[in-house]
Amino acid sequence: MAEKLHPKIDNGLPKESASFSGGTLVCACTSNPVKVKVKGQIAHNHACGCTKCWKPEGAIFSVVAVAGTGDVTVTENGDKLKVVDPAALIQRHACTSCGVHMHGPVERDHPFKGLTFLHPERFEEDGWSPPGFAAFVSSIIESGVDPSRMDGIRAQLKSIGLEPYDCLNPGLMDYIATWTAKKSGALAA
Ligand SMILES: N[C@@H](CCC(=O)N[C@@H](CS)C(=O)NCC(=O)O)C(=O)O
Ligand SMILES: [Zn+2]
Ligand SMILES: [Zn+2]
Repeated sequence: MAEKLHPKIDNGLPKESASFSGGTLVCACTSNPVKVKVKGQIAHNHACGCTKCWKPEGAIFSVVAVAGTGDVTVTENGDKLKVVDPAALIQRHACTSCGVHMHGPVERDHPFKGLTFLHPERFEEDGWSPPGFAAFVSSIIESGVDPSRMDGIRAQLKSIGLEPYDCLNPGLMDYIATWTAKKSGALAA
């Protein structure tokens, strides 16, 4: 039986539109929803299996992407937002009424500094770039998935076209290692 991974990937991946130029993320509140404007197309969209990323009800994975922090603005009801874990690298701002994570800037000295993590399924608009891989797949066990389901889940991800990784994909791991090597002097800055 197929596993319910996430509603945006279980029935075919969403289609990217070349004319998507950004949009508005909206939380799940029926009154006074939090709104966040994002300029331009998102990058590095992926399914994340970690326990910290927000997931819709019943989903095993989160769908999460990044935008430049300068392109992300809270436009409505920002007073409802609270940082989930101030000690975390990603400052996940969640709606205190409905629980949806609305934006997660990285401000610390880190390769991802200047990027904001967001959940594109909360866009009012279609056309955002679809997930391209699955990250932190083994971490779903930490949410209670029985290890015996892992082979099937990895096979299901592959059949959707999402290569399963247990940390990030090679492109992002190389990006992180390059930043670290430049900092240590192993590579010229
Ligand atoms: N196994 C851990 C992994 C958590 C983790 O490292 N998450 C990644 C992917 S979102 C990360 O970059 N976290 C940074 C943060 O949470 O601020 C869990 O599932 O809780
Ligand atoms: Zn809300
Ligand atoms: Zn995550």
